[in-house]
Amino acid sequence: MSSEAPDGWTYEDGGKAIVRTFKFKDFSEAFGFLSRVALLAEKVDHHPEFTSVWNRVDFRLTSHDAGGVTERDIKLALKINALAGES
Ligand SMILES: C[C@H](O)[C@H](O)[C@H]1CNC2=NC(N)=NC(=O)C2=N1
Repeated sequence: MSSEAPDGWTYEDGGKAIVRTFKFKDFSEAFGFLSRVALLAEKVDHHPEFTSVWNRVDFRLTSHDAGGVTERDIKLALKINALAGES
């Protein structure tokens, strides 16, 4: 059984990943946010899967080596929330 996901994130694939969608005013805001997440991902050497359509960014976090969600995914999700202006 998976533990509770960070605010706004939900488990999918039977607990193998956590996902969250962020929406912004426009493409520029969405892409700026995505760029900040990319720099953060490089810094912590943990990289989200993502898709983006105009003002929307969808993230999926999983640890490939572990084949599921680990502490690294939970920590990155919390940092992404913080970048989005959440505590
Ligand atoms: C060697 C390096 O730590 C690994 O390849 C990292 C890189 N980024 C990663 N990102 C994610 N999301 N999952 C991983 O398992 C992962 N592994």
